[in-house]
Amino acid sequence: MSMEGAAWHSLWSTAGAQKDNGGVTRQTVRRTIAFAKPYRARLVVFVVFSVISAFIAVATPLLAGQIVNAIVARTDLQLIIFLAGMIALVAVAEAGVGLLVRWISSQLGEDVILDLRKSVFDHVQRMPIAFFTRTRTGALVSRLNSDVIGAQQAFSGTLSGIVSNLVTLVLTLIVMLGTSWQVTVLALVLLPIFLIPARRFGSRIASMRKEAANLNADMSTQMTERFSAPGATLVKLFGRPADESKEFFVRAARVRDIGVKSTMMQFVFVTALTFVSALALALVYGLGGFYAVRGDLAAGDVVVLALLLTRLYAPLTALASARVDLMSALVSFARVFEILDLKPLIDQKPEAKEFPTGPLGVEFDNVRFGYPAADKVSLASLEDVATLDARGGEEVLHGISFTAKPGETIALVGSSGAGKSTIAQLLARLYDVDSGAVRIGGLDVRDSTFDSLRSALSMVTQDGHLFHETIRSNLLLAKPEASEADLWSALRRARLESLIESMPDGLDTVVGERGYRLSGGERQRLTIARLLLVQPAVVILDEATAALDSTNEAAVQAALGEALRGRTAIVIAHRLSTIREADAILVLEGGNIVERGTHSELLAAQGRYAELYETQFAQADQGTGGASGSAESMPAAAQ
Ligand SMILES: Nc1ncnc2c1ncn2[C@@H]1O[C@H](COP(=O)(O)OP(=O)(O)OP(=O)(O)O)[C@@H](O)[C@H]1O
Repeated sequence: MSMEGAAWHSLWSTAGAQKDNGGVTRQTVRRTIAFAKPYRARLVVFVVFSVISAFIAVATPLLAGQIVNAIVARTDLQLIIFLAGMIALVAVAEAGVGLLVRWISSQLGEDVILDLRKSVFDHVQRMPIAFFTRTRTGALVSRLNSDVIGAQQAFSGTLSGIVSNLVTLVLTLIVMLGTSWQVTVLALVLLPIFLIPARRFGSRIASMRKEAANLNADMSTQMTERFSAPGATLVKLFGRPADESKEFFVRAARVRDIGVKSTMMQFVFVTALTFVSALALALVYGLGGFYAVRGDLAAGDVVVLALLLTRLYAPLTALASARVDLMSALVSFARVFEILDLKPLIDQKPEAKEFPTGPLGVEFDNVRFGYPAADKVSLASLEDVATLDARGGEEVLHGISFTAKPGETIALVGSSGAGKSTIAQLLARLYDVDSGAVRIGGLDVRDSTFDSLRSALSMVTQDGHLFHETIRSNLLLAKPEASEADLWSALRRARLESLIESMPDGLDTVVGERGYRLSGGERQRLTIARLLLVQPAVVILDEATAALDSTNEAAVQAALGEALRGRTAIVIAHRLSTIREADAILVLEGGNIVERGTHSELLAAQGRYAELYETQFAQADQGTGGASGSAESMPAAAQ
């Protein structure tokens, strides 16, 4: 197998399923080169200084040879002092140029990393929600970290190494051959003894590093999933911590083994290099000495050859593994490109428009929709599977049509899986419809700008996700320009003012991941405050199914009253009070609207709604005499 073949083999054996979608192709190489284009000028400066550095490197042995010749001839003391001074000067120049080359190459590498990070981050942000529901967070984070760093290596490490080593090697060989081709050729005879295992070692080490990188990615996935508050709760309630530990330990232990093995291999490699170059040195001194005694070679030339030889093996070794290094870097590039190539399914059209101002109605016009299959939205390597599932895409909404006039409230009820949340997600354009249209204020959401959609529509979800940041920054997310007075006004209307005031840090209190330090009701009120800051014309509300204590319940109801007032609302309803007050109730079953009307109309119709009411709700209603009490609830997700 050729060296390139060996490198590929070792990479593929660990990269596994990468072959289909993350493989290094000619296209990857071309794109990587295109990626380097903005840095062309700096690359040229870098190559120029690398060449200068290589020239300086051969100057010292040559000057040392001259000194030895002068000493042997016992002639000119001044010349010896001059040459020694030159050697000192060359040393200064070598250090200076060396620093400069390092500086240029590290700047180049860091700039590449910055560019790549920014483009990957921006691109991932544009991905549709379907992508995030499928991707393993840890795998994605590791792609942003380790692969981007791997790609950087291509520039700062591998590329600079190849250029300067190649120049040094060629120059050193030219000077050596010019000094004595016989001694040089003989010294090089030993080379294969060293280079053959060097190639093997290089690719083996690269493949072990790759395996370690994959294991590290797995560990970070496991940690991000298990160490989040909900993940940790799940492990405590249902999981087996011992099994989790074992799984983690097996991977960590393998990383340790790889660490020890690759360090040892590197050490053996360096020892072998030192040994072979020591043998070659013996040859140079022996054969060079022989020629010198015979008068065919000056004593100084023997010194030149010996000194140059010590500078020959290091670049040779580096070049022996350069291809493997380059391949690893290209694999990293390929993995980064793989993410950049994912098309954001939901994008803003160039001619996108803004929604009209003022109250807005909502219209679903014969909407059909199926969730996209995995292979449309994700990458196998990010889901931890070999190939993506092409199945799916079955229709879950079969021609949904309804209208909510500006200011109206529409309640969605129906069995679990009937399609209520799907309707909410289509309205928020988290997915695009397959056919038909979703319109807000008469404008198709697909023709609107993202900014305008964000200010026209807000969603209050059941779990009210909050970032692990201060209450203030969680609120400002909705309206960055909001004043202090705006924030407090929203909090007052969301019935949170006194709670936040009583906290020692007030608005600067940090709420834990998913807002875990707040109660369910408080969390939901904070998301309502967020909504009140945006003042959207349209509200989507997923009512909490969980029963809250009466104080919390009353506060949430009051906050919701504020949130819905004067706005068009689509509510996935669980409370009878909401359902009663809705302008229309849509009863969904299996992706169809099977009934529509008001509470009394639907009860009179004695259909599916009446059935849901009887089985799920009548008892609760009896308790309150049918009044719209705040604690009564009707599970919209009736089984
Ligand atoms: N991300 C998804 N990918 C694929 N299918 C999905 C996805 N989310 C929901 N579905 C499917 O779409 C159908 C409608 O689900 P939806 O969540 O809209 O129901 P729902 O009425 O809101 O139910 P619930 O009251 O239980 O939340 C179900 O068959 C469900 O399995």
